[in-house]
Amino acid sequence: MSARPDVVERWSGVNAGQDEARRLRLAGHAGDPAEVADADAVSGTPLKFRVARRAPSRPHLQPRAVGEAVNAVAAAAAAVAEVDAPPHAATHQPRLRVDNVSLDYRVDRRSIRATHQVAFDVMPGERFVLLGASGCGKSSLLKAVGGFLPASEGRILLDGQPISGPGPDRMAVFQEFDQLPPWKTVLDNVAFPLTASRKLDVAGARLHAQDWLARVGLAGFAGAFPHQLSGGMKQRVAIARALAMSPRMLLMDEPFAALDALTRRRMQEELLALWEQERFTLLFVTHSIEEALHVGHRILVLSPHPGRVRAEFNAQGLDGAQRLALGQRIEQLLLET
Ligand SMILES: Nc1ncnc2c1ncn2[C@@H]1O[C@H](COP(=O)(O)OP(=O)(O)OP(=O)(O)O)[C@@H](O)[C@H]1O
Repeated sequence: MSARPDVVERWSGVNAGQDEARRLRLAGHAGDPAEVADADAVSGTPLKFRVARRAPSRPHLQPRAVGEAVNAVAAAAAAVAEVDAPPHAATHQPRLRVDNVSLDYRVDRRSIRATHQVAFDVMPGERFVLLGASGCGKSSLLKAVGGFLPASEGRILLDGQPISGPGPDRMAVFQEFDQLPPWKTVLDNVAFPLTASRKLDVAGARLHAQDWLARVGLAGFAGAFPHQLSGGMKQRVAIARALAMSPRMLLMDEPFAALDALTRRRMQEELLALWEQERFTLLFVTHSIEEALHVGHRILVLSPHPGRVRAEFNAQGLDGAQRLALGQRIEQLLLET
């Protein structure tokens, strides 16, 4: 059985009803006309959220959240630009399923619970954000998905298969600037995983790496060493190194948190531009609400230590006012607990 968050909320823009109905159909739901109509009815309003207490498992696939529907922003405009739907519209199977996962650390014969019965799905091509206060277990979840931390309860499935350890199908980018081996040139840093995983031979890997360096704007730095780069440039190398592997999932743990505000914003834009080209599946950890809203299609809010699912939001298709309101709602949620 999956986790049962105390509160599950779903927000969406004016076209949310159709999205909801489509998601229900794609999720293999029976397609009860009453339920679809219920979902479509939501689309007539500028912005609504629905609250469910003790929602059943897989809350975001539930057809009818129990409880009230509340207008959140009276002034929200009717027209919301059609957004790029992630390619998951074409498939049922989640790329990643985190099913009721609890994570524990053993310290001095004591067990420290990092997350408690967390459940969520990430669809192929989706940008999914884990958001929560410091210590709520975001990084632990990422480590578990990366195969570095076994679940003490629940399952983690990648394309339907339980993960059994780290693999080149999940590449990670961390916050720390020292994630690049300093003795390797920028080119070798990007090429190394390609040869180590036997995806390409040395010549092929170097060509592919050079191509990826060009895509992140570092074509002229192939021969440089990491210590000769700025923080933002190092993160670009780390992103190139990860995406060059065409991973099934890109895992990012606060990748821009150590950058200045301007560079951080630029890097977010660059990441989104790369996503437009590649449509990779992204699991992104942050404690910044603004960043979560900017980067995520969906945002999972975790409660403080040990992390449980607090709420899940669809952040697609929101206009400025709606985005602001959602940010305020998330902030309120994070402060509540
Ligand atoms: N290696 C470890 N050994 C013991 N406990 C750990 C270890 N790593 C994390 N923890 C504990 O697990 C809990 C979750 O930590 P985690 O780093 O996953 O949280 P987080 O949400 O990513 O925090 P932050 O935003 O500050 O990075 C915390 O209580 C932390 O002390």
